[in-house]
Amino acid sequence: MVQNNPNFVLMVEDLTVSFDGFKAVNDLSFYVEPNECRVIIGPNGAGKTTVLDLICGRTKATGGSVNFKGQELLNMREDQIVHAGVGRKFQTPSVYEDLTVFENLELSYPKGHNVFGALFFRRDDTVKDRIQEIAEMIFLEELLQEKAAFLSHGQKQWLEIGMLLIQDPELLMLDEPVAGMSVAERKKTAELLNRIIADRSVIVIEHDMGFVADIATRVTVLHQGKVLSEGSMERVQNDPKVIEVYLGH
Ligand SMILES: Nc1ncnc2c1ncn2[C@@H]1O[C@H](COP(=O)(O)OP(=O)(O)OP(=O)(O)O)[C@@H](O)[C@H]1O
Repeated sequence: MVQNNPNFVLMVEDLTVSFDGFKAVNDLSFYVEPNECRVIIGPNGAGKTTVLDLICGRTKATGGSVNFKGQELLNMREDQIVHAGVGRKFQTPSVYEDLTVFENLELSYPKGHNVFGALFFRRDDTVKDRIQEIAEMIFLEELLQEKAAFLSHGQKQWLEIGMLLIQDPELLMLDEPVAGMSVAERKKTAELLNRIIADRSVIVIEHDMGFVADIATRVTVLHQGKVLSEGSMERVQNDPKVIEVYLGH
């Protein structure tokens, strides 16, 4: 089914990847709207991480299309996809432990993509203001001068989200952002995600159903590389096909 709604930020159509004949993602289609938080759920091995790898160019697709604001991402390199406005956070935080929160954010601030942009980059007020704004959003405004090494696991995850946000992506993809977080940190992360979709779309892979209920605009259930069910949390939770896959194993 091909949909021609120009309002979609992301249109994934017939996406397929085959590893030695095994189709980890198999003719997958889904569509993401602006200001949407799409949560992808599904049993282990369903193909969730592979879908994000395909969208961000880390894994090359065997077939299909990933259209982001009119651009075909499958023909682009990973760095070009980032430049186009797609941010990706992996499961384990990768912040610079020896640098402060401020420095980590500063390092991620876009400096222009030519050599002059990098040469003439200065820590001016615009950058400082933006870092302050992001730090407030990710609950780290009191910790700007703290070395990242001293942050809790949850705070490191927020910092990494901040490092992506400072680049102002139109699509942000997060792989299990609350894994290993305390209940209080999960609540705050849900608050953060609900705030950031005011300006962009987010795709989240998640296993914690309580958290999914707190954040999802819509849920896509993957099974064996295909969409098993899609819709509101309530709808997919009550879908007999979903119940069968989750309880039948
Ligand atoms: N590079 C690869 N080479 C071969 N097989 C792969 C590769 N990447 C993923 N797979 C296989 O593709 C399938 C889907 O993997 P994927 O990691 O996307 O699942 P997932 O839904 O994210 O699972 P989990 O919830 O366990 O993280 C698995 O069977 C996995 O072993």
